[in-house]
Amino acid sequence: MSFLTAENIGHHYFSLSSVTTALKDVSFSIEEGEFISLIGPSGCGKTTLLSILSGLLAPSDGTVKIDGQPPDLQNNVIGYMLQQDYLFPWKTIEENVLIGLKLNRQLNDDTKESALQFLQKIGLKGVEKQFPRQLSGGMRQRAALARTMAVNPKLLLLDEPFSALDYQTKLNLEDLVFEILKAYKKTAVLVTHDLGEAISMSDRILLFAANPGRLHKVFTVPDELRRQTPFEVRSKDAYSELFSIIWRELETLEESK
Ligand SMILES: Nc1ncnc2c1ncn2[C@@H]1O[C@H](COP(=O)(O)OP(=O)(O)OP(=O)(O)O)[C@@H](O)[C@H]1O
Repeated sequence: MSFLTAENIGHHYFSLSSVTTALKDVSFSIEEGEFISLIGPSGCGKTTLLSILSGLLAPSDGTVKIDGQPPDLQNNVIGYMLQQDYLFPWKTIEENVLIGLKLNRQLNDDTKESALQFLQKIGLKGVEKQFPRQLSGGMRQRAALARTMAVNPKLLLLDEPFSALDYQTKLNLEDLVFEILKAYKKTAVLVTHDLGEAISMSDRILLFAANPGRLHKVFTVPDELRRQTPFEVRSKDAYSELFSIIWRELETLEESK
């Protein structure tokens, strides 16, 4: 059985005067350790789907199973990383990183030690006692990664985590997150508007269409690209070829919106 299965997912948003079908009949599965990107035109339901996968939003139709269970953000199987780092400004970086462990009553000498070692591994040694406002945007996102990883989730849901960063920081952080997730054998689902980011980080790309939001096509990234870091991938011919193919599909979807 796959690590994650989504079967016939549908979702409607209701208001007094209208109904929006954000997702219709979406089915897919993800294997353990896979990196999947969700892309598609604005309004095709990517964020809605991520909320459903996290368990924060119950779908109107269909079922999701993660590691054999319905999704539940409370059970530590799932970690969430967002565009904004949502670090508590009044807490130090160390306190921010340990907060998930504390809330889950898992904070002990061992978990603290490994969380602090992780900070060192991702280049944040020496800032443990500083506050978020003293760090750059890229450093704050690293701290957010450390906080997410501290509770050792099996699945990471990444909602445009690099989109607020300058280009160079973004490329560096893509490489870092990619290497960390591979080293720790995590499964990941990334929502992004950046096609280059999707191709360079993913094993597969799920392309969604809008009105109603639905799964349009699935692209498998060639093996030769998957053995390299996102930065290296961006200079390969196979990357450019896949970029052109998906770009044309995206243009068609934008035109038919
Ligand atoms: N809380 C809500 N209430 C009503 N409609 C909503 C709500 N959230 C999203 N929608 C609608 O559902 C559809 C899908 O929205 P969603 O944000 O999931 O798409 P998206 O692909 O993530 O968009 P974007 O790329 O612009 O972030 C859109 O038509 C949106 O307007």
